[in-house]
Amino acid sequence: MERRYASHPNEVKQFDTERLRKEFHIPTLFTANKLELVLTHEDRMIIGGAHPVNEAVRLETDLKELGVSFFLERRELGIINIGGAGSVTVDGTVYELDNKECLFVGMGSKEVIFNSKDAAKPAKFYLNSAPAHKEFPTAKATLEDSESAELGSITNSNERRIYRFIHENGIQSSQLVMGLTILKPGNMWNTMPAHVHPRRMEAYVYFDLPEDAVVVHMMGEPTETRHIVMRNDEAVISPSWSVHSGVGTSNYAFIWSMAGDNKIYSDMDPVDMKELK
Ligand SMILES: O=C[C@H](O)[C@@H](O)CC(=O)C(=O)O
Ligand SMILES: [Zn+2]
Repeated sequence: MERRYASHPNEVKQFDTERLRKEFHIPTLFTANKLELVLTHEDRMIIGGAHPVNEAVRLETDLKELGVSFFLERRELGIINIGGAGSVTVDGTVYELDNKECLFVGMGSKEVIFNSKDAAKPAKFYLNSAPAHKEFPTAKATLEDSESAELGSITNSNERRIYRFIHENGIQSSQLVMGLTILKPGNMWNTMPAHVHPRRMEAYVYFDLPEDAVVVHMMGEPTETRHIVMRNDEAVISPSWSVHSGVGTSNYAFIWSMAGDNKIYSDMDPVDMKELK
């Protein structure tokens, strides 16, 4: 598991492109038959991917990094499949997970195994794990079961549908909040007007992008924005003090996930558009 440290805005505004990417950009989530994990010290979120192709992949890591005897002893896990159909087996119970379906795995679960249904169309399980203090039941949600809403408008090039899976009024967790947003064709902007939420960090993974498309992701304090160029299936860490917004060269989808002091999805401090620099 790769370790990333937490950051201070006064330091980050000095970073060049290479350093910004080294600290915040996660280029590799899906490697055949492997588990990829990045532990950020921003709220101790783990961001990763399991990509079983012709072999099962297990949720395991160097436990010294977590100081426990099994991965989810003091943690919970959110999973969204962004590839072909697959399954997640939690302590012997099999949960089928199709594209854009979500599984929350509660604290205390001992064995988590990822499988694909068809090696020609392998699953891509995007993973977010946050520390937990209380056990909540493992639960699955589909796009249809989730709380969803239309956001944006065609005149702002940001018509999109948001699906909230794990949050205050959805699947219950200790602190993990997770869902996804799908932009309609011809719409390129997400999360503008931008916001911050000093009460929790956030991670985005951009997916369903054509191979030659990019998303120009914006981060930084509202008056010190920087950009990170993102390609398909790449993630980015947003510290609590940073905006997180982007514009693509085509439409796309993205998963957002947060960990911190509350699970209230709408707890955001909007940035005054006149202040953005
Ligand atoms: O704090 C919440 C997050 O930044 C995202 O949910 C924003 C988002 O999905 C969107 O604008 O489409
Ligand atoms: Zn946010």
